[in-house]
Amino acid sequence: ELSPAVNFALRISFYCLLCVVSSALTAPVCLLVNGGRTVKNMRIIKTVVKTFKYFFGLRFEVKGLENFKVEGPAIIVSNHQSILDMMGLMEVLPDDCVQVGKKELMYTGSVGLIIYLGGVIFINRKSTTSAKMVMAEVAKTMTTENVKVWVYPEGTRNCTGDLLPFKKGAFHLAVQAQVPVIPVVYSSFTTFYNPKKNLFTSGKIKVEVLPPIETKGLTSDDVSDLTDRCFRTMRETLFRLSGHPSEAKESS
Ligand SMILES: CCCCCCCC/C=C\CCCCCCCC(=O)SCCNC(=O)CCNC(=O)[C@H](O)C(C)(C)COP(=O)(O)OP(=O)(O)OC[C@H]1O[C@@H](n2cnc3c(N)ncnc32)[C@H](O)[C@@H]1OP(=O)(O)O
Ligand SMILES: CCCCCCCC/C=C\CCCCCCCC(=O)OC[C@@H](O)COP(=O)(O)O
Repeated sequence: ELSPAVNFALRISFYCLLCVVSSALTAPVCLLVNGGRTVKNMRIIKTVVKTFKYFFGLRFEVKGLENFKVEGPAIIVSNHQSILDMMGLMEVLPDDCVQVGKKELMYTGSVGLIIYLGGVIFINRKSTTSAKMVMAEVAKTMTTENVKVWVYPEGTRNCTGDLLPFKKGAFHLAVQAQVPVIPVVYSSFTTFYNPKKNLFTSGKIKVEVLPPIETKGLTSDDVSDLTDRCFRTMRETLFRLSGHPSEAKESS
């Protein structure tokens, strides 16, 4: 019998190795098929990543995929619990959708390369001014290039079973581009994944794509309200999907 700590470390190491090796093998395919950095590579990356769940005994139960079928661009916002989220992301990712990621991800070797090739938009979280500039540029290009943008509005991983307060960048982006916000909620991983307790077993993840929230006619004055509304809807959904009262819910 391996100790829980060793078992956990092995499983996480295996996940990272899988990512590194698959990226190294997939990057040349992306280059050969699509020639360089483009959102079209996401289809290839998605196909590869969707096989990962079988190695870890993870199952996804997805509802509401029809809510992605809006005409034209949209901002997709979802909760962010762990590095394992890449599996859940690829499970539902619609075509022509890029993600916003921290620029540090560029320096993860082959994983950084595959993320770059997939068209991920890199922001410097330590500089609000430069992050805002990058996102304003994205607001312009998403309409001309007809792409959706996936943002984790918590801005960092959070595996507590609750949501962190939302950053406003995603909602400014939606209002600037006058495109709908589509919330996606993943049930809490806490029953099968908890790094603090060295827990990483098989498990089921419920995913719900919620109806789009329109932003037509909203201005920058409405961004705070839009953010709050989205936060409340997603938090309710998170608790409903996770099927157990979170600590934060009990204490508030
Ligand atoms: C083949 C095998 C492959 C295997 C390997 C797998 C490969 C998979 C491939 C591909 C998947 C790739 C997956 C990538 C995943 C990456 C995940 C991450 O990295 S998550 C971290 C980074 N993401 C974010 O942080 C976004 C969310 N953040 C924001 O949007 C923030 O708002 C940000 C950075 C823009 C600013 O953050 P602030 O910390 O300064 O906080 P604030 O409160 O939001 O803003 C400060 C003030 O600025 C205003 N503001 C913000 N944005 C604005 C804007 N655009 N225009 C005007 N004002 C704005 C706000 O209203 C606020 O002002 P007032 O408090 O309201 O007065
Ligand atoms: C040759 C160089 C070798 C470098 C080795 C790097 C190994 C990296 C291996 C696997 C990483 C797989 C996960 C892929 C994507 C993870 C995206 C992610 O979840 O990033 C975290 C970020 O959202 C939030 O950051 P923080 O919670 O603020 O921190």
